[in-house]
Amino acid sequence: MKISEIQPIVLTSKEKGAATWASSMILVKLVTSNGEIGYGEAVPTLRIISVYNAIKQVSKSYVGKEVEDVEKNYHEWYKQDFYLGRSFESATSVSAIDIASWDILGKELGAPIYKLLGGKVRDKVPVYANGWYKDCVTPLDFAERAKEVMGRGYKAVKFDPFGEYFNWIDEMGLRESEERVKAVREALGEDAGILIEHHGRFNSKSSQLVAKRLEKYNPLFMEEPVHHEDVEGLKEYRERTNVRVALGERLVSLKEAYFYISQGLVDVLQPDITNIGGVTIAKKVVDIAEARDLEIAFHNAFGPIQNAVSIQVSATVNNLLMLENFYDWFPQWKRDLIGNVTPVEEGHVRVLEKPGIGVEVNEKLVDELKAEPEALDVKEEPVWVVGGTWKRYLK
Ligand SMILES: O=C(O)[C@H](O)[C@@H](O)[C@H](O)[C@H](O)CO
Ligand SMILES: [Mg+2]
Repeated sequence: MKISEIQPIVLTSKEKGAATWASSMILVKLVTSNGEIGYGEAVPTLRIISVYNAIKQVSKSYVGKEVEDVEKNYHEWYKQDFYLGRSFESATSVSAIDIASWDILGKELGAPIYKLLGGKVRDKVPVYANGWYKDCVTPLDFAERAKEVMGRGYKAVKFDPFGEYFNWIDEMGLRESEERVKAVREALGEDAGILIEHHGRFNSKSSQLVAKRLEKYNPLFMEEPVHHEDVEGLKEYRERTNVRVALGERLVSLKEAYFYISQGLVDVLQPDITNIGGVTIAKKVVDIAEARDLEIAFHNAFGPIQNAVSIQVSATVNNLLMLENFYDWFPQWKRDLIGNVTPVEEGHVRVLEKPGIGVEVNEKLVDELKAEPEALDVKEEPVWVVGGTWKRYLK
């Protein structure tokens, strides 16, 4: 069936999420000539306006094409764009449209996406919690909140314990982050998964110091320990530390992912289906990672459509570690948007059996929350941290 229309829709509400970037969402609605509707989602962060506009541009390549030709359509845009491998905006646009295309493909065939990808290897996808530590500053704040999270049945938590340190870290910063991690480990016990998020904020020397201080708390992995583009720094980090490295949320193509996999720069790969190239490219990345015995933990930090498609794909991934999950810390409207059909139960999410990505979008709510794309304010606390954590507690 031919694609007749692609619409980017910005949703926002006064109710904020655990982080500024989580307070808006970019939905992509795809309509075919027989009136079938599919949904995708693109990455918001500080680029709402540019992503919104990029979707309009990428749509010019997709409208009029057969929606089922996901492979061909992706590669047509790859050929046309020239900058796709270097443009996050282009990558997230083509990814969102690809997800919406798979949603329609599933609906046409009456099958959830997992069935079109080789079937599921699990009925419930294990998830870890992120977004749970809003306003946590002291070690006690983190420990108490982490205990509440585990009380809900989660088996693993991710958090960024580095407060306002950026690029480099001094003794006080090392002590602060160590105390926070130590408090969480002591509160949760030895079996809990502790995932340390660095948000790519450090130079290599500083993140090596961090690794030496934190490895005794047995983190499951260290995420983005160095600045994203600092490949040399990452190599040095790999040579000089013994911790497991996770990364992948900023990868925008198959070949970029292949580089990190083939160079042995990562242990746990975190592709994001909303910017790696949709379902079409995510599946290839996962297969290459499996060949190198890497584990997969899809990055999943934005909205309920990303979450729904990530659950579908995760169901099929043999080498899955866990799926990231913000669901319990979404603003309520994000859960309402899909009728709250993907709750987390005992640290798992059930794989949905409905066709496509498995969820129905509440169109009435979409109309209510629809907004013009607007530039976000830039404040002292960067948008990529969980709100209220860009602080020190030692003076
Ligand atoms: O691993 C993660 O979930 C991410 O690093 C988030 O914490 C980011 O802040 C967000 O994706 C901003 O783009
Ligand atoms: Mg991250």
